[in-house]
Amino acid sequence: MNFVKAFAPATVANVACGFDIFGFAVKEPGDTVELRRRDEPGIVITDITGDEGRLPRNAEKNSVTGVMLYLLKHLGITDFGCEVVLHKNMPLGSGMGSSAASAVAGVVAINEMLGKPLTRQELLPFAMEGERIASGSAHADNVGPSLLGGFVVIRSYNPLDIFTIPVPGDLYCTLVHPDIEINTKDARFILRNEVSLKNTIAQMGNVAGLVAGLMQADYDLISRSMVDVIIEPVRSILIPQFKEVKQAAIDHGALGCSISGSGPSLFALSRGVENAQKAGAAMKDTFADAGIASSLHVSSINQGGAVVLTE
Ligand SMILES: Nc1ncnc2c1ncn2[C@@H]1O[C@H](COP(=O)(O)OP(=O)(O)OP(=O)(O)O)[C@@H](O)[C@H]1O
Ligand SMILES: N[C@@H](CCO)C(=O)O
Repeated sequence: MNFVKAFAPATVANVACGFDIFGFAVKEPGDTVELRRRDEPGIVITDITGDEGRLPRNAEKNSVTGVMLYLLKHLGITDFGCEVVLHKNMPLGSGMGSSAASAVAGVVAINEMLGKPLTRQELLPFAMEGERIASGSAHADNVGPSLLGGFVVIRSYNPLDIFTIPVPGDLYCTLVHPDIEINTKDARFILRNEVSLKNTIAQMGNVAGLVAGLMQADYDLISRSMVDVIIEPVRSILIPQFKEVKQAAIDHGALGCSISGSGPSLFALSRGVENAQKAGAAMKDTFADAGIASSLHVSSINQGGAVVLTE
């Protein structure tokens, strides 16, 4: 195969109470990667669109190609060569899983070009290495859902144990990205290493409640469980108007609202697309009232994850 194009979607990681263990993909936006075989060995980035020249062109430093190098090394392939074009369709440091979408698109595309030696599940550890390149931490709550689709739970990192749970068909996500940038590395650095027993108990109750609420389509339980007493109180100080925007979402029909990934994007979950759109408009207006521009995406949960666009 001489040409492959793959798309990997944006994701919402943490989903309020599930720091590093919950994530789901949305339908759009997402990154697209094109791979073209070349005769000489080596992976070369020939173009990146949509990044305003900010992303590394060095294959080892970019998550889209870093994962390809890991995969080739794992498979013991030394004579493979391709040119890579990356189309970035989401902002960097957004909390929408930007680096993860590139990593997943990259690993899916090269696996396809090589004749699919690995399954989707087997590609996960390689996609996680892309997160290490981007933020120094190989978390799976963005790459997992971007690769596999659905609502992903990471039960354990060592050994890696990941599965998906069903969610109600009428569940919609509102994703609002204010025009500021927060690096995951910085947003992880400010977290405390110690957590009180009281907060651990509260968080465990909400984790259990959210899983049960999603699996039983119990919207009241989903709503009551979208509470993060550990991470959100620390990170929300990095996001101007956080409290006001969250309140606007809840006042306009959302079940709950929190930080998407490490921020600055906020996400809300709602029952039905109309509620999701109403919450989104209110969130956007609240940012605008404070002079902050933002972009808005409303989507159902993406059940399929990354796709190969051309054989
Ligand atoms: N292909 C890529 N796409 C995006 N960021 C990349 C890529 N390759 C390397 N990076 C680096 O990753 C960093 C951004 O990653 P970061 O995890 O902070 O943002 P994000 O993926 O949008 O956030 P989050 O994981 O919270 O959703 C930047 O320093 C950037 O240079
Ligand atoms: N779980 C990670 C996701 C980053 O998008 C974090 O919150 O740092």
